[in-house]
Amino acid sequence: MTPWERVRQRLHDEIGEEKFSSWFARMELDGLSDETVHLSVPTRFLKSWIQENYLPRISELFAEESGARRRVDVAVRSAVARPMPLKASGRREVVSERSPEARPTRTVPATATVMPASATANASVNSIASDMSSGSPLDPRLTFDTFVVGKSNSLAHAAARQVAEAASGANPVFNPLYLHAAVGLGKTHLLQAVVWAAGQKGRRAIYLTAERFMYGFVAALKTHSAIAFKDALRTIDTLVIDDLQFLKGNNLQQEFCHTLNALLDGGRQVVVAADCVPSDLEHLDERVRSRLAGGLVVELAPLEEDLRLQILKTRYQALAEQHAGFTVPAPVLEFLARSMGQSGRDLDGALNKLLAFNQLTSEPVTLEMAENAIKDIIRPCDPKRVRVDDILRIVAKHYNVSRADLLSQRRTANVVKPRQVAMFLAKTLTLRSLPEIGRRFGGRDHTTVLHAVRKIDRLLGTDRALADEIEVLKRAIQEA
Ligand SMILES: Nc1ncnc2c1ncn2[C@@H]1O[C@H](COP(=O)(O)OP(=O)(O)OP(=O)(O)O)[C@@H](O)[C@H]1O
Repeated sequence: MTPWERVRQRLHDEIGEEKFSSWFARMELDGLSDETVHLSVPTRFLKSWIQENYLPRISELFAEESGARRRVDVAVRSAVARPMPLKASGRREVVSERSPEARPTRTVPATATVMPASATANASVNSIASDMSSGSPLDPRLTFDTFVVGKSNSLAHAAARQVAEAASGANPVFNPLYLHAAVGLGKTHLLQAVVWAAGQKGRRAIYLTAERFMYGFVAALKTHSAIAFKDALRTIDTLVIDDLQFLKGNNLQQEFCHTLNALLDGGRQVVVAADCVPSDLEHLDERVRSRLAGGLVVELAPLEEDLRLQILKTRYQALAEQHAGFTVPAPVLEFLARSMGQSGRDLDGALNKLLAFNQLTSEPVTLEMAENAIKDIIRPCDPKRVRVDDILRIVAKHYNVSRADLLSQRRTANVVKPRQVAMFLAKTLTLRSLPEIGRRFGGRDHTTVLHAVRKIDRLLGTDRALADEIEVLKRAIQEA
């Protein structure tokens, strides 16, 4: 394990899985110098939360694991400059949030709200919207033009395009449009593309991360402008919400529910992205989940090798335009497409590494150099995201019981064993916590899940037949 992996592991052990997966699962190590550890997270909200609550601890853990004390710098990934063509209009000069030495000046839109000229006169919407949007900047590079389409994302892309290109005032066809995928597969890219394109069609579109929605609402409550806030949200044409899995808290949930209902009932377009299907958003009210599931739900699957290669080629072209002399031969791009994980972020990381090596050492990019440069970031393909629903379905079928049996309170042996096996698989194949699994298994207590997991774990050591059964089930679930 690298020092970074050990730091993550220790953090995980200290704060538990639920907190870790909410706050740290998407924190990445971007670089390490003698003085500084550069970390990045996808949103400002995560950044400020981690800075306020965990910076000293992360720094301590790093010192213990690497033997050297360093400053910890947390950056927001969406603000990281990447080599993509700038297409959008209405920009102003700003600076990315990276450390000063790495700060390229670039152009991004002033706010996350894209509005037609006529709408900019609407002062109340504007002020609330600019308040709201200050935490969710749009990246001008995330447009349909820069989104590469392949097998794994063609349906999501087509649906997003159709939604974005509908004429102002037209009745939405897919409403809400709900996109879900594991990390780095292009959800944010598609959502922001929708906002850009909808704005170009003359629609008032706003992009908010769930955290920004929560922050905006809490801030509005504090300044007694909650009604204006709600009104402003409800007067937009297209509401785009990213990372819905982070929406937590009863009041906020209710507010989101009202906003969603008001927009959908008013024929406004809503587009949402999350890391799971609506039914897995367990902290959300059942009515919200069913409303979200009632439009079009589309998954973005892991990027296939061909698609990875196409993305690498586009990224490389843009990099080569900015850095004269940076040449990556085709076999190296093919090697990267084969060896990197299935997320778009890994591809960016690999090319940036080649560029850094090339610029710092003047060594030309060859296969050998590339192998050496990216050896620490090569990962076997990201494990497939497993769903509790698939586990229930496959285990029930295997043991010839019904899904309802597994969720029921029945205690007959022919149901207890499959239920315990299913709980064990849910714990070992997903990132769900014990209480979450308990809720998915008919509202059971987490201690019941723990008992089942321990029992099956113990039996695996002695019961060969059970071990084989579990292997077969695991394979079937992974392939589901
Ligand atoms: N099909 C694609 N074409 C071009 N770039 C892509 C594509 N898919 C992903 N990417 C790039 O990969 C990176 C990660 O994508 P994005 O941020 O949209 O992922 P995400 O699904 O929102 O992940 P997360 O859940 O972590 O927020 C971005 O730089 C994005 O531009």
